[in-house]
Amino acid sequence: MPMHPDSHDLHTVERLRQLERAALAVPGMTGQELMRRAANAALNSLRRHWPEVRNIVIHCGPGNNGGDGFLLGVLAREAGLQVELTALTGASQGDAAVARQAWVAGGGCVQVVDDDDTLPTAELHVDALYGIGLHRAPEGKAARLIEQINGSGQPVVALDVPSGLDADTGHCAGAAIRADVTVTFIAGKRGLHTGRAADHVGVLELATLGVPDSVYADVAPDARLLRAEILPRRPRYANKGDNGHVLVIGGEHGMAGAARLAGEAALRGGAGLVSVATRAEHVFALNATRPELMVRGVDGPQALAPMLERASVLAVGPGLGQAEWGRALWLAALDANKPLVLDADGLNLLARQPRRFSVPAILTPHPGEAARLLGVSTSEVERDRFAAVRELSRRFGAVAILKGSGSLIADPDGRLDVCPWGNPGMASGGMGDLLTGIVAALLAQGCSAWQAGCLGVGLHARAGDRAAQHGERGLLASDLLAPLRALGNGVHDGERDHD
Ligand SMILES: NC(=O)C1=CN([C@@H]2O[C@H](COP(=O)(O)OP(=O)(O)OC[C@H]3O[C@@H](n4cnc5c(N)ncnc54)[C@H](O)[C@@H]3O)[C@@H](O)[C@H]2O)[C@@H](O)CC1
Ligand SMILES: [K+]
Repeated sequence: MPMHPDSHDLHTVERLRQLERAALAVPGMTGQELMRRAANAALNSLRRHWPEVRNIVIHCGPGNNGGDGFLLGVLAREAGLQVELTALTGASQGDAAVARQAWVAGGGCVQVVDDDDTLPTAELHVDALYGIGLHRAPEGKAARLIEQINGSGQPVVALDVPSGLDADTGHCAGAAIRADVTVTFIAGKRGLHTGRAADHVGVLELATLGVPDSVYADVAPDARLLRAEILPRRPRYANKGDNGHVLVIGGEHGMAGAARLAGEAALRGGAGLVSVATRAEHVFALNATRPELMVRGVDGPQALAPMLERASVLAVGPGLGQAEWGRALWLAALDANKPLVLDADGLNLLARQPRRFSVPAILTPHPGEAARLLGVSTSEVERDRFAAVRELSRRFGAVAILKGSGSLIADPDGRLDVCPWGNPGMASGGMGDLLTGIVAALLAQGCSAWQAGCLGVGLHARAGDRAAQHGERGLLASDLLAPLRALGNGVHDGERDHD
């Protein structure tokens, strides 16, 4: 059955090339025709976003992305705009050369960029420097031009990909365009949705260029964007025993807050019962401030054993520490062979004592923890977040959630989802503890590890966005608890969440 081009489908560059080849095999479809349609889509977007703009500068690179730029020049001039055009090279090849010729034949000038050029002035810049063919950091005059465009203070429209951003990974090895709008062609690219992408892409629009559905049928996407979902409905006759019992293990001396937040998030995520095993000194405070939590002081594995027995899902790591107390509880928890979520020091201990899980398990590292688990540097993780999260999942036999802008969720079968929500206000203490609690609650309510990971990440990020409507700076993890409950139940408070 033909697969429809779905804006939630995300492809690698390799698969985009396959799609391009298949599109070019469609009768009547040529490289020039696709390029013309790409230019037309970009012009429509530009005029929709900036109807007042009268003069633009288009910056063209050496490949077909530059070709899109030349044809945009032709169409924009026909539409009555004043167009200046710069090119990184004195000549172009293939389809781009034909497009360049069309621009010149219509009387257009090409200003070949020189080392000491100043940026032409315009109301808007179009970035047609590099698309999916970028294979290293822009250098020399290309890097300088990118910095000049970014520094111009004028709006920027990127064609296909903001130049300098790796369409495969979302990594920037050097200078990269910060676009206001990116019009991407044919299909979604996974690198536009994670890592550094959020600071470069701006508003993202997909133009499929009239490529027929049949072309998409043979090329499976590599990843998918999460969709907004609510929690599974529960029967009216449910009792608390039906909704699972989460045990949070954490809260070393001075770290009660982490265990409390994870526990509270598990309650708000719908777990039937939530226990907390922590240091004895925290028991009174936690019981007094959140009486729904069943808090016990444990001094070691023996005291933990009956709690492990009663729990259906374990959330191991919030504020746990890596000293003898934490390590002994961690070991006892893993040996209990119950479905579990590992976070924070639960992951750091796993890095020191790796094992593969035979129970449903979810790991929720940030890039630093992921690096420790994989034995690489944090920058290596960030260079290819997709590869890192897949390797974590494969190596540990668990669903892995790689946190950060555009969180990724992977399972050992190779499935990979990308979270389109969240904001920098969520880069603050306690946010990870919340995610741990939510995901544990979903596991406890009968979700598979994969479902719990995807649903939990989505709810957490959307709750963060809703809470940030009052400002990103100063956002507290506990601000997310009320929106989390509302979103999980499909309750809207008058605002629409983007899907
Ligand atoms: N082929 C097709 O079917 C279509 C292609 N389209 C456009 O074509 C683009 C892909 O074109 P290309 O494959 O030509 O690739 P690009 O135009 O993205 O860039 C490739 C060119 O840049 C050079 N290059 C890459 N990184 C560099 C660096 N860091 N420093 C200096 N030079 C560097 C390469 O050697 C090559 O000459 C897409 O992103 C899209 O914009 C669109 O026209 C739609 C249809
Ligand atoms: K570009």
